[in-house]
Amino acid sequence: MSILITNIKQLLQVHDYNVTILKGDEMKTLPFIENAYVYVEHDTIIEYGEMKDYNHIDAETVIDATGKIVLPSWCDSHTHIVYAGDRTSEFVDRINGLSYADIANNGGGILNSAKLLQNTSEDDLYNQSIKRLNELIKMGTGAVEIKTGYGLTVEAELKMLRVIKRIKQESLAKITPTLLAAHAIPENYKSKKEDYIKLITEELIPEAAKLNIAHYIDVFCEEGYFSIEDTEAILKAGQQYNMRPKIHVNQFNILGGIALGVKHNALSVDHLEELNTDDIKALQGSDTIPVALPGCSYFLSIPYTPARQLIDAGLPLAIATDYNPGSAPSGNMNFVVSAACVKLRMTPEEAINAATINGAYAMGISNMYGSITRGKKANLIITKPLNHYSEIPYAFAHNPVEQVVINGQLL
Ligand SMILES: N=CN[C@@H](CCC(=O)O)C(=O)O
Ligand SMILES: [Zn+2]
Repeated sequence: MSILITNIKQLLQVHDYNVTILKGDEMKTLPFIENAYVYVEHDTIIEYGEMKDYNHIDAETVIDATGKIVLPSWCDSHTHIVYAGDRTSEFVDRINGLSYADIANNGGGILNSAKLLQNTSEDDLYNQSIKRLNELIKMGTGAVEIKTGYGLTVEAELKMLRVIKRIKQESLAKITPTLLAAHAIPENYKSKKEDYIKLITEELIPEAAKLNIAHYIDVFCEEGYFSIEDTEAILKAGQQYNMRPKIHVNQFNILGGIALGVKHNALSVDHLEELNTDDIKALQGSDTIPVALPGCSYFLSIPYTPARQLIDAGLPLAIATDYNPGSAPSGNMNFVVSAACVKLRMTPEEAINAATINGAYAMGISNMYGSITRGKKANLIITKPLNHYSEIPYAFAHNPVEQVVINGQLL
């Protein structure tokens, strides 16, 4: 299987030497080649360059990309796409005046999704989830992190992990699984949270480790959910089984979760709609990448992550969809890239960097994904005819994607 794409108007995110992360001012540059070609064999990027230097290559499939842009597929580093049903009724409740917190306090929210998932068969859950993933692939996403967290019992969390494993085996997309058993406190543990934390640390994490699927451990560190102390206990338990932290922090309140994440060498700290200078200091000099989720801010009408403060402090930033039924029921990375420009005041270069190479870093896969580099995996977006890559975020809510190459296959 080989694919040659010729006459590309702009081939984006080209790095001759492998990059794995872009920080601060580095994010301002998006290297690209005008009038370019790229050649893929099996699942690997083999060659690329300017058309003027192109020497005939005998490829099985040749695509003339005149007027079109080619870039690495989106790397969506934060999703909850394995869920059952939907929460449209809560959406209407919020329009009518209830807050996300009011709904959660009334037993809705995450607990609502957990009830639905517990009563859904493994096959049904797989079918609902793979359908979502296939839609994302068509919209240009080639690598996706998927969290558990709608099981909230040992049995249902393991069911989620098995569904994620099946998706990972059967999809062409690169899947990064994360264990998020500490997503909410189940109804029957409301007055004995310590027991649920024990269940996670002493039963669930060891059982999950046996399945050898999740290499990341997540906690919703937030008022009304898991405190700093709870979070630390769960992260430590995960680390004993080689699960690296990747955590939900600072969505509604600043509890000190960012510094805690850095202390435990978290791969990423996600949300950060609330942020203070101590948080920024904690991130400086660390290997932990902050991840902004503008779709969640949009849908819940909460503040947007102060991306400028983070990038201007020399930090890296990734952007992701947070696709889930409660706070962000959309997995469209094209929208996220646009919202990053419009609402987070990121330039198109910064937003595309945040959604490709830095998104890959936030999943621990940027050595193989996220840029056009010889030897990296062939996950590519071929756009519709566009004048410039800035049109991707500019024409918000349009679909810029015409075709995708995923794991070396043209869809
Ligand atoms: N904040 C925690 N978890 C999800 C929302 C989960 C839900 O409402 O179902 C998030 O990242 O936004
Ligand atoms: Zn989330």
